[in-house]
Amino acid sequence: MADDFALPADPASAWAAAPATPLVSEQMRALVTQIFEPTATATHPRSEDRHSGLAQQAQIDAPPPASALCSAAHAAFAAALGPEHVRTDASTRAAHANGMSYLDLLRHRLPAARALPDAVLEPADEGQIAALLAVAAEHAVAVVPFGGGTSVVGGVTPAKGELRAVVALDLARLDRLVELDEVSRTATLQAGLTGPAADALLAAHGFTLGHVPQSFERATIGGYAATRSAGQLSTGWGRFDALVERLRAVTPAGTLVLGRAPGTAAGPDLKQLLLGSEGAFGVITEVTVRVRPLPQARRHEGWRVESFAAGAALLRRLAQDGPRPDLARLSDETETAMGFATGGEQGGEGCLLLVGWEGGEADVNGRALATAALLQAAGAHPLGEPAAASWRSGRFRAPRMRDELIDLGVAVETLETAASWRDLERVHAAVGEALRDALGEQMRPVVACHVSHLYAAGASLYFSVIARRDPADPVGQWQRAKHAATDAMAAAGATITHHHAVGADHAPWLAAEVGEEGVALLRAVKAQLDPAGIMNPGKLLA
Ligand SMILES: Cc1cc2nc3c(=O)[nH]c(=O)nc-3n(C[C@H](O)[C@H](O)[C@H](O)COP(=O)(O)OP(=O)(O)OC[C@H]3O[C@@H](n4cnc5c(N)ncnc54)[C@H](O)[C@@H]3O)c2cc1C
Repeated sequence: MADDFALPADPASAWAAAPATPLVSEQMRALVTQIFEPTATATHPRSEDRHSGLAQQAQIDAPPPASALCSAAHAAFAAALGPEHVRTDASTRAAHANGMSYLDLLRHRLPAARALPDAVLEPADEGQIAALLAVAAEHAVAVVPFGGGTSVVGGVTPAKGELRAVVALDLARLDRLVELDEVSRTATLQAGLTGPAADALLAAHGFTLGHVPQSFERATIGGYAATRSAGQLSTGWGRFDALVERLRAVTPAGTLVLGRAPGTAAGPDLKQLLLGSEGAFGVITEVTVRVRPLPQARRHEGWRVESFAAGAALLRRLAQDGPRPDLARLSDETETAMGFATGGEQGGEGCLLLVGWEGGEADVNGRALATAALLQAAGAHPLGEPAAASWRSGRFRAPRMRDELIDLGVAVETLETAASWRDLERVHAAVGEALRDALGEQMRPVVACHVSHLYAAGASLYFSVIARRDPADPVGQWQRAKHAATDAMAAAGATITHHHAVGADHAPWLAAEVGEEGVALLRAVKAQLDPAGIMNPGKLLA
């Protein structure tokens, strides 16, 4: 069953191509206009770039600032990589200027607010990466590792801090399956492979990684590792960091090879220092991950439960006592009513619960039957496979829909956290309230939420926010809302991020998460691995 991890057949859902017809239906457009009565419209016409139909036009209208890379650094990079792999043309620089948060999408529409890297470097191997890091340190050039560029926390923003210039390090040429160990069921994948490319290489041998974040089509193996990504099957198959057995990273201080055996007592697990390091310590070049045989069977089902609290209690039971689902997703009352999970196809009362299993035939059937019995006994109402099918078919469309909604004049963004089962509902309420208060009633904010990753001790909460956009200060409007939401998470004892990572946007809250001593420890690691401070300044550590 390899097809699930291939690009969706619907070309409109692929970020690489403009949709032939708008993804936001006429009906939804009318609803958005009716609810939000937007006064702002697109600040600038859009055209395609490598991200998602963003405003390259902005770059065409306003000539980009000249590259600040000095000729000596340019020549040294060219000697290390070959001149054709040191790109300073405007469109390549523009395509590496931002990630994909709402503010990034807005900045694509506001030419003056957009910073470009001074060059884009395209290394092919570890030797070239080591060489270019040495050149960067010598010439005081900041280096931003760039995978798929899908960061939603400012992780790939080309900031140079105190340095003279900044380059994006595009890892797309590191695109090989280095080794598949079928006996141990591990695969060594290079960092620049995208999700679909990695899964296609594995599927040829009957295996899958099965890591499917919503950004699957573009995000890369290195990006997954550097951000501790979580995919849609993470409840059963494990988040990306939990799948990693070994990794290699080139840092300015040298190359690290971490992880020798599936279990060890040889001191603290240093792999964990690179997982989630967000390019601030070095460049992850290769990751050895656990893989699975392609699933023989897949079953995804929808259920309706009476409330978010009732659904959360059921998910807790499944997570703690089993049978554990591979996919679990519970929409709150607002998300259910708006039909967010199913692209507007399945609205309704109560809360939508999706559960799914993938693997061997007997295992899938056994867990599905046992779960159905448990849910039915608890009063849940079966909706069958169609509810889950409409979620599956629409799950990669959201990125492009955001562009279209922004054009309609609304603010639209997502944010996420995780908390213990005991605190989950309190955090759900506190973050929702913080967002609604910060945006203000006059902006008619709609805050919807779902649970999508289960642990024995708790679960993640993923919030979607839509509001009327403030035409006078759209950036400040969202920054205030995001600030309030992150403060609420920290105050409620939840994490500041479950899987989007820290980047630049969450860095001011890192001390609230790990304490001042924890931040000092990370700074010491950075000083050891990156003494000149060239690696992704301002990300992870403010
Ligand atoms: C629409 C949308 C949906 C998303 N859904 C999910 C989801 O379901 N689950 C999830 O976990 N995330 C999700 N994200 C967030 C994002 O896709 C993840 O953080 C992803 O792991 C980033 O991968 P990337 O290759 O795009 O990394 P990039 O965006 O290129 O980089 C992210 C960070 O990692 C660093 N980095 C990248 N590659 C390397 C490397 N080889 N070595 C060192 N540092 C590196 C960068 O410098 C940056 O700090 C979503 C994003 C969008 C836009």
